[in-house]
Amino acid sequence: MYSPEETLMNSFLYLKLGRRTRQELLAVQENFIKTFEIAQAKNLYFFQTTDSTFANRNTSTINVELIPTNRIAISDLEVGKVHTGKFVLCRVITKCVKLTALTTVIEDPEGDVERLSAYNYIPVNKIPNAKILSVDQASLFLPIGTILAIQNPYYKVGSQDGATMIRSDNPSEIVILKPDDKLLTQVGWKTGSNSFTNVKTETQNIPSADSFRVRGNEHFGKNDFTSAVDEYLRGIELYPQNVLLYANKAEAHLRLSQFIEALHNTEMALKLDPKHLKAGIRKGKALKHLKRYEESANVFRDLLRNPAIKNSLNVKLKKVIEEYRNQAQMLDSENKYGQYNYIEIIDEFIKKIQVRIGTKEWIYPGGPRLDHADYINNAIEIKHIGDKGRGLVANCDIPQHTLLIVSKAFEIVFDQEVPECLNLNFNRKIMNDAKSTELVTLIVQRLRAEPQLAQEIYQLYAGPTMIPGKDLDEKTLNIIDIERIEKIVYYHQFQAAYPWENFDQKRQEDCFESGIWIMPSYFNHSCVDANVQSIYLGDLMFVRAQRSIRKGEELTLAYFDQSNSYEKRIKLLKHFGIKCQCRLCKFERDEPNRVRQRRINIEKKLCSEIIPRISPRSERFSLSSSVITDLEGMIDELNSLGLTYPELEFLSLRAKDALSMTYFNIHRLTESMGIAHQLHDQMKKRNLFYWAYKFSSLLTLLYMVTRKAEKAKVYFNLALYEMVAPIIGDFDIRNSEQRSKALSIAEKLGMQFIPGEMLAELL
Ligand SMILES: C[S@@+](CC[C@H](N)C(=O)[O-])C[C@H]1O[C@@H](n2cnc3c(N)ncnc32)[C@H](O)[C@@H]1O
Repeated sequence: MYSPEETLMNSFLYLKLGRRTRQELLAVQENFIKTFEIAQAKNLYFFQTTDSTFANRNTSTINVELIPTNRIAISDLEVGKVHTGKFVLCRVITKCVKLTALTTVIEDPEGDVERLSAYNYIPVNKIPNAKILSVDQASLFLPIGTILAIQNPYYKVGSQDGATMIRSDNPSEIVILKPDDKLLTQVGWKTGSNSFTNVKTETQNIPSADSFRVRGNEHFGKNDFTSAVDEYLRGIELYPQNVLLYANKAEAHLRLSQFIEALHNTEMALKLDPKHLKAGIRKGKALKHLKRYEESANVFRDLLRNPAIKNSLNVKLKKVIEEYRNQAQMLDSENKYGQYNYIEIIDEFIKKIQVRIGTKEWIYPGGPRLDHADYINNAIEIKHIGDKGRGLVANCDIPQHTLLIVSKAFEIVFDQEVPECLNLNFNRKIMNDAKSTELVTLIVQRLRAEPQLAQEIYQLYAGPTMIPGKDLDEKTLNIIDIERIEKIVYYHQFQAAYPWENFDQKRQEDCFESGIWIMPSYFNHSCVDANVQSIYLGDLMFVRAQRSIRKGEELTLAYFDQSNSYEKRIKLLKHFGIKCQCRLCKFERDEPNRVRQRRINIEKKLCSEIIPRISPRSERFSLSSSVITDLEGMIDELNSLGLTYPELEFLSLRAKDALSMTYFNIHRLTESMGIAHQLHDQMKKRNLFYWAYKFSSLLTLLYMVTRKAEKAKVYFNLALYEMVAPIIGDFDIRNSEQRSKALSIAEKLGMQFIPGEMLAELL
């Protein structure tokens, strides 16, 4: 159904401008291409809007049989309608431009023309070094002359220019027809020739298998793995007995993280040549990524028995196989026991991210996607939890800091992988950032390549109106359901941030990585009563018990920073449709308006007036005693508001934190220390390790400055534990081996609060 605004806009704008003529449309597209190229040459980013996403469609995708009776001519399309069960037969007549959608102009057999906007057709981050595709790059996806059948076409008025267009959100509904398709013999074209000479047809002169391999390798060399796959596939269609084409295609799939396809292609290659070494290695790798660790280790073990390898004919291959065999075996045990080598993981992460810190560019084209196994502790299970739907529950007592889940992102978009732009979705009155749009596209493309994965992704919650994926039948699982995918991204998009000083992104720019992690998606939310916490390293999410958890207790995660004010939390909870039952939400819901308003005013004053005066980097920084008077007054007022939960809320904590820092800066160290102790105890009691670490590190510094070395050591050890335990789990700080491991991690991630010369004393 359409909103009244949509209906009005559709009819009004259509009446106003209507469908454009061929000449107008070609001129518009030419102009669009020119403007785009100029903007691109100047390195300008596009701020663009999309007026609605799939929310308009009330029919689910159906596969349309491509027979003449189901064809609809452009002139018969009705504005504002999804023509379910129909398809538009057409050919591409201009070059393409890729903004959010891939846009081009098409012509149907009657000679009518229309603009086509194909959404989710190209993921940005799978095309290396090309956040914005050039017109030529984009046009490779739908070259001029390509014949298309656009199934279930949605005809609409574009919100920006008020002219008509065909919009397709689902790439599997755009079918590319071969020139010899039977349908084309049944339909005559009024314009141009019927032979589609623009499309490369290689029927007269059939190329050799090797020419496909060479062309595929050329694409591969340019990191364009999608085109490489296409090329190898075309070769395989003609030469299904060619081992090399399968083996190379497998590697291209590995690079695209399409592991099911990779495995399938290695198996085809090995069927033709069971001793093919590279196919064997790729099979082991694919199995590893599919979390079939034991099988993967067996493949590598067998490879090492291969006489060619045994006799060290190929030293390099032998090394690779040994490396992977060790890794697969380690992964197998990691997966069983959740033992990870954190130093190795952090090193890999830093190696992949380091250039980013300086210049915001990756060293690795794949960003910091890490190569480690998933893990799910068998102490947790998915259960139904009343009106919350499903959730995770402890099936035995779980000690604090226990590793519960290590999950590799199903898909992730790193900050610099997309241009900085926003999509306005007027229908849902929300703003999609470019990352969520890109996430949808990545998931769509992944499911197109590996439809089997729909099983796990479609199981996720997709809002109150959608049937849970568990009950979906085979047929539904086999379609790309854009609406479901969009909703899954809406409800499950985690935003990763790194809290450590060396990676404090907020300090550099307000940016996060966005991703979908399957198993952690089953945690329900709690603000202050959450009992698990997550930490991100690259595309890996580690979830640990924040405190000890009893058998039968539900495990909950704070979906957002619990230090947000009530008003902000309410907004975020609304996004998820949650009425949170944590202690703080319950208190704050019952508070009189007068108290609430007073607190809003205090928060405003603290953020806009006080903090800038006490932040050394701020222009308004000044160490005057009036700040102290203001802060003390603020804290008194917060106390007098009669809050029954001072230990739970963060506003008085922030004010006290500011006061403690101010005392420190003006050398009233005893007072500073008094507050820091109070705050540290409070945060420790709440198991908020990151906050506790903040105060234990301040206390270390205070004791160092006041020359109380023994006390300083105690707090230094506490700070070290509070920073590192959430990453590696519980450890004994008195054990010298464990302590030096923790120190090494702290150093890598940025434990920079102690000046170098003081640090030597503490160690
Ligand atoms: C990421 S999913 C969590 C798993 C979900 N419960 C399921 O059945 O798959 C988020 C959705 O779970 C529900 N949910 C999460 N936390 C909740 C809470 N504290 N109270 C009620 N519903 C909650 C909401 O519907 C929310 O949009």
